[in-house]
Amino acid sequence: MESKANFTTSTDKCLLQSDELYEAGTLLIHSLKRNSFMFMFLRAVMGTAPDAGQFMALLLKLINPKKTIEIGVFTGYSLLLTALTIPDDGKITAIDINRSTYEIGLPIIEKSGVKHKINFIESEALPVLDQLLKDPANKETFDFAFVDADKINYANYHEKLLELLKPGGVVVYDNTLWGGSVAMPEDSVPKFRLASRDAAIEFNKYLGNDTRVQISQVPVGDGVTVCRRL
Ligand SMILES: C[S@@+](CC[C@H](N)C(=O)[O-])C[C@H]1O[C@@H](n2cnc3c(N)ncnc32)[C@H](O)[C@@H]1O
Ligand SMILES: O=c1cc(-c2ccc(O)cc2)oc2c(O)c(O)ccc12
Repeated sequence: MESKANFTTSTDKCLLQSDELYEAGTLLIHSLKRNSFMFMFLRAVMGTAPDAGQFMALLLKLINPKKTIEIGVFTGYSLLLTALTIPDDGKITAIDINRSTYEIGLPIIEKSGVKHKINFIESEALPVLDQLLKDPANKETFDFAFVDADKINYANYHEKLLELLKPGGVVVYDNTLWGGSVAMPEDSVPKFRLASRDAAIEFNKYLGNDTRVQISQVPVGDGVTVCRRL
């Protein structure tokens, strides 16, 4: 099989580098097709990969979180997936700098009957996390967080999320393998991808040395790292 950096289109960013391997290896087809149209629409450009979404839905069912936070909403693929998976009285604080992309997916969220679980905040994420932390009632209350935004801030998000998460709470980071580029020589990575690739390498080292969490880097989608707060 040809080895290539997976930078061709936004929809084939999975690390399994052929369709056959992706389908055979992950036995995805049946469970993904059940909801494919709705989710394909929302995933459009930057959405989390379907196998990573499937993995996250499984994690969410296992954790059954009531209080969650998402950083990086885009058109709402992972947001809808979370909203559909958590219990009916579960809540998601969803943060993105751009409300207009959230509004593209909003009609589907509304049709799915899960809008009541979502508090969308249009903002840079860091000030929102700081604001939440100003209220002691928010500290150590979140069960789950998903981070899928600007890669250069992942370590900053991690520090604040650890204060917001309960002991035993889980944070999932998307794109921690960044198309496989974290293991590639710098000169084979397209220039526009370098900053995020370097940030992912630094972040992975930083998480690997963080004794406050138990981690597992899972090679689904673009690489997701699951951290459980100790
Ligand atoms: C990869 S997309 C999120 C995809 C989404 N999780 C999904 O599955 O469809 C990244 C999003 O992060 C948002 N973003 C980037 N930097 C941000 C920041 N500093 N604070 C909040 N949102 C940010 C972008 O506007 C974009 O919508
Ligand atoms: O193509 C992208 C770009 C991003 C990205 C890059 C830089 C930022 O400050 C925010 C977002 O994120 C992506 C992503 O998370 C994904 O799953 C696929 C593609 C992209």
